[in-house]
Amino acid sequence: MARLEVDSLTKSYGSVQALSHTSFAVEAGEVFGFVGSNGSGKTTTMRIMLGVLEPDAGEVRWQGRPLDREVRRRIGYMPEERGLYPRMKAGDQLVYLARLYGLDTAAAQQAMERWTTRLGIGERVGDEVQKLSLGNQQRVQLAAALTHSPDILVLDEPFSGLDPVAVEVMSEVLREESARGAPVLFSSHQLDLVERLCDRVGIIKNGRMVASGTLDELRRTEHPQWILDGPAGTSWVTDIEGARVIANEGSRTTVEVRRPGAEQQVLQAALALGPVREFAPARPSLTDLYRDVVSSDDPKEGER
Ligand SMILES: Nc1ncnc2c1ncn2[C@@H]1O[C@H](COP(=O)(O)OP(=O)(O)OP(=O)(O)O)[C@@H](O)[C@H]1O
Repeated sequence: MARLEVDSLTKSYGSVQALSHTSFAVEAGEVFGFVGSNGSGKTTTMRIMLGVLEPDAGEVRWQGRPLDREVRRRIGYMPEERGLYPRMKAGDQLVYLARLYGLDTAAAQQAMERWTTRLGIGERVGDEVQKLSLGNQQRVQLAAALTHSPDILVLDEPFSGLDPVAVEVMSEVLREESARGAPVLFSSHQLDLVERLCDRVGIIKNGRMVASGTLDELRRTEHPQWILDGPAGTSWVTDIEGARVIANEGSRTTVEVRRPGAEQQVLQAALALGPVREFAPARPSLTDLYRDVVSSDDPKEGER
């Protein structure tokens, strides 16, 4: 089956436990957002996928088989430390890298032209990489990950430092690559972008995958929240069992419901005091979910 599986990866650097039984899977044709605080283990996971690092335990599989050199050659990788030669012209560099991946000169040239045009840097291929802006260097780096039409894409913070137009282009390209059938895995701290772009999200904390799934699946693991626009303040909620105020601003109150039916009591209590202008379930954003998961002392260890 065409899926990229990370199975119970464990890795220490000396006394630092970077990964601890980290598991998740990215299906072919899916965009997967890999999020977590600084130092939570994202880059370590990706480096293990690429074979740059050896895990202490666990493995990564593609189509059910452990990744070997051949499969790794079919990965398009954008490393966090951008690995371009500063004095080489962008176009020459892309052709050179594509040839390392096995394309002949004509195909490499064609792929370079196609991707630099697509990524909006067609005019800059004659410039030395060091003379490009950081954002344009990043576009070159993405082009380098794409020229050999990879089967799998693994991108370490591809969006950091990009302007809004470049973010849009990069997002479209990732969507197109997944539609072509590649699993696309990328890390990012831009949670609004991850929410918009990804089919599924994995949240890693201290080297453990603490939540993964579609946004709706992640929301289902939470206690439902309701927003009510009615009485001012929060004192009218305090006596309702299974209802807890988590935010209040003037007449707008967000209530977390820990007992089914408690939301109806919240509504009745509000109506008893006056008009209710709005009463609706809240849909927490990825930022809200992330905050809850990452600040929780009780990670759902090993959850997939
Ligand atoms: N070469 C190394 N030697 C020692 N410790 C390391 C090394 N590389 C990473 N670490 C440690 O391993 C842990 C995981 O780091 P990693 O770079 O994988 O995190 P990350 O999630 O990619 O972080 P960021 O979001 O900041 O890029 C951190 O505690 C980090 O300090």
